[in-house]
Amino acid sequence: MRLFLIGMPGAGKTTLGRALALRGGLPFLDLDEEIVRQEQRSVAEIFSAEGEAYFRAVEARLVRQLIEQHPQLVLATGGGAPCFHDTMDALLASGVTVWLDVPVPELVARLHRAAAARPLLAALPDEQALKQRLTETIAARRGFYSRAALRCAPPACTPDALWALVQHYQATA
Ligand SMILES: Nc1ncnc2c1ncn2[C@@H]1O[C@H](COP(=O)(O)OP(=O)(O)OP(=O)(O)O)[C@@H](O)[C@H]1O
Ligand SMILES: O=C(O)C1=C[C@@H](O)[C@@H](O)[C@H](O)C1
Ligand SMILES: [Mg+2]
Repeated sequence: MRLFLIGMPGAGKTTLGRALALRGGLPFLDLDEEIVRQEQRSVAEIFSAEGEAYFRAVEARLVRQLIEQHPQLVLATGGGAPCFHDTMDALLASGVTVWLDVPVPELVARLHRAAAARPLLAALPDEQALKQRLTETIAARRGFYSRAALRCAPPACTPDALWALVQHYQATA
């Protein structure tokens, strides 16, 4: 089985993805980490040196490579990955997609300290600006994220609960 976690920065894709992979005995990969490994530089460095379009092209190519290479996989995607280059179609066609739908105030609380390392959230003056940026970004992405087969929102979205949801989905799909 391939399991794809999608959602906004701070939604918990990496954290929950690792826990789910352990729970299910599946390999875990993080798309951002794979990009960093391939490019030998951080996401922030790629954005500032090459621009977003370059990052999106690398991201779209790599996600398809990882799908081909791994029939068994939990993949934490990048926050924007499903929204460019028809990648949501590729994910839907090759595994179980889960949208971690975390409300903006919870995202703000989680990201407040970590925003500087995230290029699209860096350089925002205050919490209000972060909140506004996240609200606008979700509005632009909802049409992609909402195509996921499963949706999971806190506080119900624990590793055990999500694993049970995936098992049920597979048994009935
Ligand atoms: N269920 C949760 N409850 C509270 N905090 C959480 C939860 N899941 C993750 N976090 C915290 O929120 C922050 C973001 O989590 P994580 O890095 O897993 O998100 P992400 O979706 O992978 O983000 P990105 O798209 O930036 O990679 C981390 O500090 C993490 O510890
Ligand atoms: O939401 C986004 O567009 C991004 C999220 C991160 O996972 C990284 O992929 C990058 O910072 C872009
Ligand atoms: Mg992550």
